[in-house]
Amino acid sequence: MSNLSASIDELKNNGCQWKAFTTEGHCVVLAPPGSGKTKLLTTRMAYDLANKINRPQGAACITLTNAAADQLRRRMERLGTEDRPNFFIGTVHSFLLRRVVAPFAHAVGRPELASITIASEEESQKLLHEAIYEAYPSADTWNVATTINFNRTRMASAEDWAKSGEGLIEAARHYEAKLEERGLHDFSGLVEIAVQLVENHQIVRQVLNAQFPHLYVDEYQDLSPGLDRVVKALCFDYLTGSELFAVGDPDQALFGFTGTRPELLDELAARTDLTSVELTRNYRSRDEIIKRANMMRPGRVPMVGDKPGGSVAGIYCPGGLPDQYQRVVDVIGEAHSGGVALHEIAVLCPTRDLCLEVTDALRRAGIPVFYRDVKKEYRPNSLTRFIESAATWAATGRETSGYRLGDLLKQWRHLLGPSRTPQYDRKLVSVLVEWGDRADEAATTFLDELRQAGLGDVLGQVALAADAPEVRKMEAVIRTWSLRELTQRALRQDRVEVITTTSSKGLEFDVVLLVGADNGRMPSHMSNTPERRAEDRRKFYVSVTRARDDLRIFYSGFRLTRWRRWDDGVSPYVGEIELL
Ligand SMILES: Nc1ncnc2c1ncn2[C@@H]1O[C@H](COP(=O)(O)OP(=O)(O)OP(=O)(O)O)[C@@H](O)[C@H]1O
Repeated sequence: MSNLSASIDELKNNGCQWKAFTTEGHCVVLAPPGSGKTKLLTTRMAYDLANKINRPQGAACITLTNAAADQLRRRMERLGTEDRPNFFIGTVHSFLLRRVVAPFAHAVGRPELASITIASEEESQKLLHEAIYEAYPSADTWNVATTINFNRTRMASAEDWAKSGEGLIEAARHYEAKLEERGLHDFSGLVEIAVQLVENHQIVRQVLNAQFPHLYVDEYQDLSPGLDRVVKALCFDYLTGSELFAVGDPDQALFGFTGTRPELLDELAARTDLTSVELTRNYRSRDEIIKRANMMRPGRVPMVGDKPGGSVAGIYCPGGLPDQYQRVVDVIGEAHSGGVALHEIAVLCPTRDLCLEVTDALRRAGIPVFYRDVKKEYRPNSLTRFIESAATWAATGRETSGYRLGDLLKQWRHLLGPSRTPQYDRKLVSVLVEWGDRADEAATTFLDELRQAGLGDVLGQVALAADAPEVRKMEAVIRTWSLRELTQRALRQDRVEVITTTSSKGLEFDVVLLVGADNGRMPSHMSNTPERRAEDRRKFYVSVTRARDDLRIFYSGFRLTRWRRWDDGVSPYVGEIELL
């Protein structure tokens, strides 16, 4: 039996999943953690591509982060989906750049958009802070920058901007002028252009509908209002209209503070021209964990589990954070000697600072640990992940790496886009095979050889303009590493993972240790609006639902800052799940 048939059979055993799988027309699935929304989305897409969508037509599947896109791609590969020119899986921003803005620039009389350059995050933040300083020298730049970013992501109306004050509007104008002077756009600017193109030009919608008669959207709750408008323009045009299959969970929305509107998903589900399905079975966690998670979802249909047992405990650490870290070390030791693999244990922290501290404490205790500090390191994206996967395959081969050569070649062709030829495949394979005996040589030499094999052409593509700067960062980070070291980092085997609560979304581990569950950290003392506190509460909920078997929550009831001790008690969410 093929993987696709086996996956379809599993969906048949779950009435709600089956309803969503067999729905004709638009469908939106509200799905709590671990309820199989990714499985449903990928199985449905693989089935549609194999049975309903005839070439040259295809499908587009969009999600928010590179990590999620990567996971979707891998799952599609496992389901045996063949690549085809009109089949897109990737982030929303890359979809807009590669499939909406660049190809239609000439057709809509805006040739300057054919090769737009996206500013790196560092570059756009630097320009924004300069603009604020020029327009608003006495302001608290952090708050002003946050508000400008928020308004731009939200595509705020003139009245909303007016509420923020003249100085802030001036700073935003300066910022946009700076981008323009340098021929750059940021992501909000890209979304705004895409909204104009799809809303104002029927030809754009018609061509996109012809190429992608089916649109699959993952993590709908985190779409910004502009992205929501793009999706609606493509799917709910009465003349054309791609069929929408969207999944998401309003309770896992974590980016409202950036200007997204989690309620857009509930609004979408309430439309009468689509079928809305709510999933309730959680396949990930044991019953005890599901019971606690349900306590944070009043008013929703409770999740039900299919695995008894599990354990949830609050651990009081009167000595503050150092005490919490020590207890974390002890618990990891117990779990590991009880048979849990280190990479099945995760330590979740509310901030980067706590991640750094706990990483340090674990290292001092001799526990192998993986923490990706995105401030100092490169970010995972389609290019850096491909390089890591290629390095891993080359150095360790199929068995250990977990990658198949065929999957790497698919990723390679996807990156090369229209310029792919069999010659590029041959060059990649020869680099990979040759490096089987060179794992102790410099990782940067491997990267150079990949460049010569075709990666250089990939990096020059407009469509990957936003991802390419991370490769330069990667090169700087791995300068002193051997290929083997890069591989060990990419494999993450036999290491405890330390991760922020925000980045833990979409991941799952046997044992989850949540540190810093103190008031002022969860919610953060910086969260000064009800919306921000609601978001912090959702981060706690997301963290709880990452655990399969065992969840431990560490708290002290106070916080120490450089200046004083804050006796603000334990996080209210610990009480909400009845651990206090
Ligand atoms: N009908 C089913 N039968 C058996 N296993 C299933 C079924 N549906 C989902 N699963 C399994 O449940 C686990 C969670 O599924 P999946 O990753 O798709 O959940 P999710 O809803 O995307 O989770 P999250 O939102 O927390 O990331 C996976 O191991 C998946 O294979």
